[in-house]
Amino acid sequence: MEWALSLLVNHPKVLEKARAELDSYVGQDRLVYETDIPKLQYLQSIVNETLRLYPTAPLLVPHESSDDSTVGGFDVPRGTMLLVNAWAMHRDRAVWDDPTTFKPERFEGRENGGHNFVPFGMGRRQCPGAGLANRVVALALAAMIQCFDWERVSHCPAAAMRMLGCAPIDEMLDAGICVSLGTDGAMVLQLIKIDL
Ligand code: HEM
Repeated sequence: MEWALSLLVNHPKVLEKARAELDSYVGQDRLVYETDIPKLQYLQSIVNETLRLYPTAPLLVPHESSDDSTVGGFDVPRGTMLLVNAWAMHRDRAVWDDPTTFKPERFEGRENGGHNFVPFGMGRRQCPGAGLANRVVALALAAMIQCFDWERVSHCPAAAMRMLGCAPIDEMLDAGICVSLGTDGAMVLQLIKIDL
């Protein structure tokens, strides 16, 4: 959700297109429902493209081979710890055109990215919560796009945050999101200006 919002505020045209899709399928007289989600293809492409660029588990979770095997010419003995580098697969130039660019359109017309798109893993041990996760993320994102005007703040009021006892994490500033750790250790997300 954080990365999706960060990408949207940094790509206002994509945000505009997502809002236009919501306006056309849902309108402005009611809140978006879960039943609307399958119709909102562009929104789903945004969720997929966010998971491609910023997979929640970049190396998935470690697996262990249950038998001796050969993978891509390498002998892998039984009991080897195996890590799948989803991050690298999602940014492979041989597979993705202009891989570091946020382009939800690349997912249009295809359910998923095939074997090179594995944010939830693959096969028997793939994430059983993928359906739920996709629906919840898409619905929450849709409601936030529908209900608020989001825009990037170019400067985080770091001084004000320091006065409040917060220490800003500078590298997040470029992403358009100010994250700080409160005195109690809780993460305070100082997301973006909201115009009601
Ligand atoms: C965006 C949200 C989520 C992402 C990106 C995600 C990603 C993953 C990944 C990468 C794995 C490891 C797959 C593998 O072994 O290669 C996994 C496993 C798992 N996930 Fe998720 N997940 C998400 C949400 C959820 C939700 C909402 C649930 C439950 C309601 C869930 C339940 C599980 C369980 C139980 C496993 C272990 C499956 C097994 O080892 O057999 N996940 N998830």
